[in-house]
Amino acid sequence: MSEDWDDEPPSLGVMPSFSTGFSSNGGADAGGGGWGGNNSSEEVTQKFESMTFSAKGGRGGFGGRSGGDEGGRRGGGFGGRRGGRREGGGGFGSSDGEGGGWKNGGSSGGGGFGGGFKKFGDRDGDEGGESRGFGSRGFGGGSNGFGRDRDGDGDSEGSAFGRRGGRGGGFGGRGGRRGGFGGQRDNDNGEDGGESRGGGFRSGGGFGGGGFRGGEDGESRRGGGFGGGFGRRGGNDDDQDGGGGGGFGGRRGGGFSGRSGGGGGFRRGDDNEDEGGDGEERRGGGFGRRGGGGDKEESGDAPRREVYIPPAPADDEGSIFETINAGINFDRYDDIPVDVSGRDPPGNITSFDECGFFQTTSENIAKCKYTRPTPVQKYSIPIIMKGRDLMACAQTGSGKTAAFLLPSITRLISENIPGASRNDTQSPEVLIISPTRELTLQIYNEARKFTHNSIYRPVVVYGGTSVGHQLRQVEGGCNMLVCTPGRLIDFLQRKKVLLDNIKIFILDEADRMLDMGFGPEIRRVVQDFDMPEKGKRQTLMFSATFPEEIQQLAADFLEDYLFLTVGRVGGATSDIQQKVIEIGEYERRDKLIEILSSAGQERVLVFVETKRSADFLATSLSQSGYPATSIHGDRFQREREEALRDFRNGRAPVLIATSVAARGLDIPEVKHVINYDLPQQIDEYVHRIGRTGRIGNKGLATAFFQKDKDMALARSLVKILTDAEQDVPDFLEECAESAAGTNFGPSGGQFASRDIRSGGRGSQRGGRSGGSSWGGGGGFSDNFGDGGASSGGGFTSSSGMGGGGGGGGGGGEEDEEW
Ligand SMILES: Nc1ncnc2c1ncn2[C@@H]1O[C@H](COP(=O)(O)OP(=O)(O)OP(=O)(O)O)[C@@H](O)[C@H]1O
Repeated sequence: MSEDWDDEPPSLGVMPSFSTGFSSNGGADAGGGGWGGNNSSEEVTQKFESMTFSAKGGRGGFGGRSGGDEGGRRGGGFGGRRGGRREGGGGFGSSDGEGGGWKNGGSSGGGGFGGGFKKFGDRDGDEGGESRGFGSRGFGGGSNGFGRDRDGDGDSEGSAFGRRGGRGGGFGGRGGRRGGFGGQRDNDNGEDGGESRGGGFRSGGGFGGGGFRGGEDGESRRGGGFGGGFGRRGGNDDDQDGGGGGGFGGRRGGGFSGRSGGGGGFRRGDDNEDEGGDGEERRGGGFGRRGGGGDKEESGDAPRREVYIPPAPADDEGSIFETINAGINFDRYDDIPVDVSGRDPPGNITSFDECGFFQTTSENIAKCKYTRPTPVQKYSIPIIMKGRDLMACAQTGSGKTAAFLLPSITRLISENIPGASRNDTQSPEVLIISPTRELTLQIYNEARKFTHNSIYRPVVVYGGTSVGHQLRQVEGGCNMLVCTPGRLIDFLQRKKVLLDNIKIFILDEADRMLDMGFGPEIRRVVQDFDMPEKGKRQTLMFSATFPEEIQQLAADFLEDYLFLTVGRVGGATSDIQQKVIEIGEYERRDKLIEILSSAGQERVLVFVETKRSADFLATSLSQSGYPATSIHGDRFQREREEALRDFRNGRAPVLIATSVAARGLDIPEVKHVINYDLPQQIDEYVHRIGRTGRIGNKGLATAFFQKDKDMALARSLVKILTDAEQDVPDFLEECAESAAGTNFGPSGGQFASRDIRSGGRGSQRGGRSGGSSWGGGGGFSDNFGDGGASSGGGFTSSSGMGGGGGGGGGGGEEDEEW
């Protein structure tokens, strides 16, 4: 393998079926190439007309693009990846399998050693598209896969070659905790095993990290071996993003080629910025590119890159203090059961006046028009002001951001912390990390509200934007750094930001931040950059969902913490009316149009699985007279922010999104959330629908349920609906019943209903309805899945704790690229 391949693309050749051309893609929307190529030869010409092996041409890499069906799921090639930026991955040799390539092929396909491989499995592959193969979900991907363990002993660790969801994971099953093939725990990097949980071929990254050989040091945890992942790295990115990293050569680890830094490998390591991590700065090269230096390198194959300097935030008070007005059900918040567990919790407050806030803070709260605290604020504020560590779970849209910002700022004031001054290096007191760029930006804007007229300066840094610009912002002075992990690590490595002065460390969407996608990165931030250890800093974690497995991980970062639950952990708010419609794949567009035509100018947020279908649907709706835009990980950051702006201001009242927009975003007047494609995990569903029905406003959520692909979600959907006092349609009950005792039941512990330190199930919270017939009493789910034999897929932790196998990437292959 030559490092020069970037520059000297191998010649192309179109081969019949199954193999099309050696190489990669032409960039933007052109298909990727691929050794394994395309099985839809009539499309080959179009797809491969402008390829170069990798670097220059674009993203491809070894291969595979999609065969060209809408989702781009078929076909495949050696490397998949985004062939065309949006397509599904290829597959090692996928034939007609809907699996993907090694890497999650951009949006849909998902990687996989091969959709083809799945054929070896004993399953018929009817879920191919979702499950991906070697890449996104494990060697055999998802529930298909090379030997997937079909007969239900999924509980067992390390079973099949690639089964998804299980703990074992075999070759890398997603969700797998150990995984076969050298799961990290068993290899020479054993001591890191704990973090890498995802064994198999790799936790984050597929073939690599933890995989074959595991990394040898902290840095290579994810890389190592065969690569930072045959496929995507971290999987992370919730963003979900295409996951950078990795590739045959791995981004961080050694591997086939990539060396520690740069990306390298089959697939570039770009993009994942958020979420992903080091993202764009580390684009790796092509097949054998050495990566080398890594971080800032945006080596040859970075076709779609632009230097984006985000607009300066508005400075007038009207804009700064813009917020969603509390809705008519705001008062009902007081009826929601609250529980605090842990040693010696302080009492709650009932009004902001009792908080002991300083005058500027109180004035800022008044400017936000907050009249009284929400339940999560009533309990969190005194806990945080007392200096305690906290893990807090409260429903979407219930004011968690202010719950951690207000007391944090108050701590700064009360400890007489000086305002930061200009300096090349900054040592902030507060560090807030969140999984997506847009959410990070939003938290920053909230921080601007509450620090307004104070001496404290919040700064935001996130991927997809000009590094130089953000460095200048940091240098201007930084008390509170709000960031995505990748860009943070970049700044830490440059020593522009030091963590030795951190007093408060906050993870928003903490369950996402600690899963396999981001977990290693967060651990690195905490361990490798002189952050005061737990006990000497205050650590706060917030989310609406908190699977037990993640709680276990979280405990590593917390000292004598309190666990706060408001409502059911992982539950949906009853302010959202939820409908589930049984529908066929090809009826969905008409149904969507029908819904949109009665929605008028109301804002409707539509979730789809793949980046490609997001663009496709947005274009097609716009052409049909419904102005729509899209947001997903393959769009430039400028485009992503523009899309959100257009959606917010109503220029495009329909936003088609992948899961990148699932968490945290607080957009006024979103009346309706439609799951055009349902996610594979129920936590993801809860976050998605939580974009509506915020802060006491009513919302509507409609799910398009396709029996042929969504059965795995049936039981947990029933549970969520029941707990939120929603009607459960008969067909869904039936699906749930028929899923009982199969691999499609949720695995135990996915829905935490309690503080894992407490003994009983369901804790003291009583919850609302005591659980459905599926779930048993109080506990949201412990019961629910416990018995089930299987852990089948779909219900693994919200983001693929186990990291995906071969390429999949832990964090979550569930949507576009995980
Ligand atoms: N006490 C309050 N009174 C009125 N509005 C509030 C109050 N606290 C927060 N809000 C508003 O409620 C909205 C939702 O808050 P926030 O985004 O923090 O919710 P969240 O719980 O973090 O949601 P998610 O789980 O989706 O991230 C915001 O627009 C915020 O300004």
